[in-house]
Amino acid sequence: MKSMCLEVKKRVSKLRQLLQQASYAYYVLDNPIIEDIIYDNLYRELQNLEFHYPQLVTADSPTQRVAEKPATHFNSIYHNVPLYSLENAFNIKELKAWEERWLRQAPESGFIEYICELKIDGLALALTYKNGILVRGVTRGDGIIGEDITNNVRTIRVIPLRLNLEGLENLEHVEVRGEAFLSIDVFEKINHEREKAGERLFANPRNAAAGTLRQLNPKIAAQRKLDFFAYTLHLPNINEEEQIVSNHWQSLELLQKIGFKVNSYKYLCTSLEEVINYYQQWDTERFNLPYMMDGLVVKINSLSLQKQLGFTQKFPRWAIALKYSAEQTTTMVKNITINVGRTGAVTPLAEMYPVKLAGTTVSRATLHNGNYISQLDIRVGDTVIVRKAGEIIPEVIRVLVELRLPNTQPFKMPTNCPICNQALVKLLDEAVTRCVNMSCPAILKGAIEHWVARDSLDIKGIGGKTVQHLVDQGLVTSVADLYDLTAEQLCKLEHIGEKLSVKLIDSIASSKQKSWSRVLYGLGIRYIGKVTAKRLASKFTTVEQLSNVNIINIEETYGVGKEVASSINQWFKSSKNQDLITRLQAQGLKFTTSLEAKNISNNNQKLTGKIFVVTGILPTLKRKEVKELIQKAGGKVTNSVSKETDYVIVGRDAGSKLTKAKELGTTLLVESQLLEILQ
Ligand SMILES: NC(=O)c1ccc[n+]([C@@H]2O[C@H](COP(=O)([O-])OP(=O)(O)OC[C@H]3O[C@@H](n4cnc5c(N)ncnc54)[C@H](O)[C@@H]3O)[C@@H](O)[C@H]2O)c1
Ligand SMILES: [Zn+2]
Repeated sequence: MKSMCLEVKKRVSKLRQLLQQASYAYYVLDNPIIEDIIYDNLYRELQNLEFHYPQLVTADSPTQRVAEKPATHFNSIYHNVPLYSLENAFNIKELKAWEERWLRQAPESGFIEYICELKIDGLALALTYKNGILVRGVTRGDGIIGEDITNNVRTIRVIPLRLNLEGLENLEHVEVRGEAFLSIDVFEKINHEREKAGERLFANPRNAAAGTLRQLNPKIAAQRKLDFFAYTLHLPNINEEEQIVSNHWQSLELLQKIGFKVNSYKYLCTSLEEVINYYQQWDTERFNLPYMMDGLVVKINSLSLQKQLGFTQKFPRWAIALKYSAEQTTTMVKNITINVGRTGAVTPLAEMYPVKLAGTTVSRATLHNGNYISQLDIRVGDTVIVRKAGEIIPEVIRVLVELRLPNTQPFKMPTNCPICNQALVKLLDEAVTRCVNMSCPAILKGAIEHWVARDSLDIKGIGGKTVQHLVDQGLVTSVADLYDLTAEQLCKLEHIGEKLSVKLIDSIASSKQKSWSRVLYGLGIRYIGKVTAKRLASKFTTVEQLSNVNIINIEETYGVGKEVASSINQWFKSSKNQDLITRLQAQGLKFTTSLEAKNISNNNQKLTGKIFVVTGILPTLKRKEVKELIQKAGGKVTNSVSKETDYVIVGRDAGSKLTKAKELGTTLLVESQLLEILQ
């Protein structure tokens, strides 16, 4: 047995406490206090700790039982056959491990067939039929004892009160298990009505279904259109059950024949590969279903193999719930650090224990700003929920205060810049704290890294390390200093030999050929991204034009909003920035658009005869603006994608048009590519 520190013991007891509370709220009150995926995560953590420290396992641990004991207002009923839970797999690796595990137990099983079913997010019911008549409907309860909700079950229209046993009269006793659920539509309607009546809202369709079934008044249950899919058939009085059904697929067919609704997306697979394909297919398609599903249930088809494998204390060994990876997870904050960006913005970051999140491993998450931290009261040592949506950097969205250890302290944002030690500033209308010391090494480094980056002046060979050395040694205090550097100076820096230093000087010099729009982007003026820089540079062909222009004129440029306009205005007001421009001009950098680089508004006819479709939300251009741009250049914009379409311009949340374009193999462009073509 491993020796165990007090920390582990405390953690286990905290986890158990929270899981018990959550489980009670979920099963008994139908009013969950944490998200399912967070529950699953913490449950896994507890399971893991108990595995490594078996002396900590207690009989009442949530890992040791199927569910909470049911509430008391219905009669308790012992199940004829226990209702087990399902083991979870959260990814393909875990699915494969499951297959290996059961194969070890039944190595000679030969040809394998799996049945995949959708894991509908509802609640399990056990139905008993005697001589074809529904006599009992019971909730799963804790798996051994459930609640008798027969009266409510009778109100579910898709559950037959009498089975169709024609030719099957020997099936005197039939036990059916399946999932009762509410469609998303009905769920929303119920919540809408509850809201109007000032009642508590249900957290999700599952909880609404559970709440409905455990209503004492069957009339109310009847009003709510509960639905039901059957998935298991037991024939307790038939000794040779296999003679009627020998595999799960046949059970499902028989269930259908005797009058049940069986989900039509059941799927027979002859290898794990096929299961994996089916799983991946549903990863996106599941959102089109009218009801919620949170994974697949994979079952071994052969009933005799099922029998051979049997059950653990909680699960059948022959089935597994294969769930979809979530965009949220839990982890612990090791430290809170502060990053100073090139705009001086100070961003607190949570350094966390690495966790898998939406397919990648993350160990840092943004905490946005000081207000955010104090609102959520995020502390070092806390267990937190992190979320990653799309491509956004992960963020901490909540603290599980219940798991907090004593002696933690609220986090205090520093009052001084951690890099240059000057006092930080918080402007009234901003949540962000900033270092406003323009010679702060952090800001300077950021500014130089941005200047040399590929999309800016593209100075090859100067990376983060070199920039760091240049700033630390005081060789560079502004981007203009780069152009005064000599090979001798560079040579003296760590990692840079004679050859490399000559090369670097060359690449610095050749950056003088880069266009005005790149220079403008490279200056790193707030809100000026690549696309905006291009647009501005083509409208204002000299820096003088841009710096003298008033806000309204800037705003007339496509896709340039108020924020950009006032940011430009501010920037050019600073005499320090004016000096920088004078110096860079003297050094030979381009601050005008050359004649060859014609601008967008030049009415070139590059797109003559080309047919475009635009779909989704573009980063800067409005629909009308893209259309105008394309038409000015001789192109045509139509509404639907066909074989005639030459290009589809794709933005965020693009839908069916994008799908169609992919099918047809039409060339896809994003906004910046279109603008590039037009330049
Ligand atoms: N949010 C919370 O606080 C909280 C608390 C406790 C439990 N939970 C959730 O409940 C889950 C544990 O509940 P569980 O024990 O019911 O396990 P489960 O939901 O992971 O899997 C078992 C259940 O799947 C259902 N199911 C759906 N389709 C099925 C099919 N085709 N074949 C067989 N079964 C099918 C059945 O109802 C069955 O009982 C956890 O994973 C967690 O997400 C959440
Ligand atoms: Zn600073």
